[in-house]
Amino acid sequence: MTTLVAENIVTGYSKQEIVHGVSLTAEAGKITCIFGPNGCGKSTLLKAIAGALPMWSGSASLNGTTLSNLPVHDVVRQGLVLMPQGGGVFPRLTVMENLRMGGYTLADPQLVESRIEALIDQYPFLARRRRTAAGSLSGGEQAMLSLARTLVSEPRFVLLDEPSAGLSPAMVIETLERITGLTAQGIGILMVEQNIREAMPLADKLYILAAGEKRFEGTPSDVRDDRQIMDIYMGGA
Ligand SMILES: Nc1ncnc2c1ncn2[C@@H]1O[C@H](COP(=O)(O)OP(=O)(O)OP(=O)(O)O)[C@@H](O)[C@H]1O
Repeated sequence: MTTLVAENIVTGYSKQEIVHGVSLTAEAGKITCIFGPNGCGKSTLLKAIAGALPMWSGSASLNGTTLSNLPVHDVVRQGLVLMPQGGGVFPRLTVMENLRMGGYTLADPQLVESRIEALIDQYPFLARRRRTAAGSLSGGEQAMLSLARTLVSEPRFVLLDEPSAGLSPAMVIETLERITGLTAQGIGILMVEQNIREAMPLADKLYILAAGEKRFEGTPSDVRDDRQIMDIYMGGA
């Protein structure tokens, strides 16, 4: 079973330390959520694990293989992909061009095309929009495009940074259902979410971060049993 392990991660920007030694474990086929107040370092932690930001100290590994300070493309080759906040679609590129970007670590262009076609079968609206500029898709469609693009490299683990942010209530539900569907394929999900009410019921395990430190680790029922944590961090969800 694929396990993502992060140990004592310290990182930040310039000389400003933001994440002060956070450890976590996430399993394949499960949803692990990170909650916490705005600006507490959730995105920064995901970026360090995914290789998008240097780790100052600490380590991350996937199934025992180190990811620490590998460049992003090597982390992707190891099977871990980050979907950044806002999805990170390239608005001037077409839907197909965006999807091909998801296969940039693969040497075989035909393999990329066949994987994209398989994904388009699962996200049928993309078939009608192949040559549409991604920037002209609706917010919900862009979210689906980002998710599909994330899957082109067939990751074993996906890091999602607020995948439901800015979406309509119906799209929040569809996005979270799709994410749950990925776990049925054995993909591990590590997800930062502000939408606690919708995300908590899906989580197998959750972490609460505050001011760059881990404040809580447990199952959703553990957190519901902790009145103090519920009141301070969960908005009574
Ligand atoms: N590129 C950057 N350069 C400098 N500081 C940054 C940068 N990105 C984020 N920060 C700062 O790091 C801190 C943590 O930001 P981060 O985005 O990790 O928080 P977050 O918990 O994900 O917040 P939110 O829930 O609002 O997205 C904030 O004070 C933020 O201003």
